[in-house]
Amino acid sequence: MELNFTKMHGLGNDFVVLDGSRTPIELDAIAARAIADRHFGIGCDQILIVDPPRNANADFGYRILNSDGSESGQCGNGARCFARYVREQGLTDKREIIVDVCDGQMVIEDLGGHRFRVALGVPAFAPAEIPLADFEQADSYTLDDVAGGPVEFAALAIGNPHAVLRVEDVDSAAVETVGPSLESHPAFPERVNVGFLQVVARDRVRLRVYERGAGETLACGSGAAAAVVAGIASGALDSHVSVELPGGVAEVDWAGPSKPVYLSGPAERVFDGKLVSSESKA
Ligand SMILES: N[C@H](CCC[C@H](N)C(=O)O)C(=O)O
Repeated sequence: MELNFTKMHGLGNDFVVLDGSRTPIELDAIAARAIADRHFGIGCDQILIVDPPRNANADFGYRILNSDGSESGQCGNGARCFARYVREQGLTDKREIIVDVCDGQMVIEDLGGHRFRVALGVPAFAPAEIPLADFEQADSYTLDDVAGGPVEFAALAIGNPHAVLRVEDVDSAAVETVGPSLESHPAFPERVNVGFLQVVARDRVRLRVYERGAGETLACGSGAAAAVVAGIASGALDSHVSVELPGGVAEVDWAGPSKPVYLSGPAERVFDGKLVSSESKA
């Protein structure tokens, strides 16, 4: 398989970007894992695929594959890189693009200076939409059978599922134990992204995210949005928040229930390449 690709990142959350806008690209989980492998392949947290639009009002479709080969319905850092990619590949000259994603559409605006603002859609809190099994909708949930002891978390979806735990200090948070245990807990039938949120001020937080299908990443855009939404919903945060992630700072804005959440930040292009083999190491 020969594939041209572009390597990009958003705050250190890194991607292999493929253009399937004119010639369809089909990747199964084995091929995705091979591409994402940091020793036997190119290496990345996620693979982003540019597809043709599914709706007449959209400019593109967007698919996301995690490094474990699983597909996700959203990638916020990836959306910013997606927008820079399609403009620099000459696929569009629009400064605002509409993109079909799994469960709807998102709008990505070029802010200039390789910064972009993504409208990630309206957060969903109903357990059935997350999905979260065996719970009635609540402001927070508790599970007792998680590694490291009982945990309390908020849960929501922004095209992908998120659990958000409040911690005193992200540097000492039990990300390595609680992260994988909650990510694959049976209460989350489609697994879940796990955010560890430290509130510094009403407009500033620190966050680490153990991502579904990728492990801890240097940044998670939808995780930043989910953490801020959970913080605002709990009364701890104002409507504009700076999110300090290990890879850098993202900005999140949310005006409240039934409103879309916005994620702003950089998109960096690192190199272009040609993939000439994808032997899977399965
Ligand atoms: N691991 C996520 C997809 C990537 C999200 C993240 N990289 C972002 O920037 O939002 C999931 O399976 O839902």
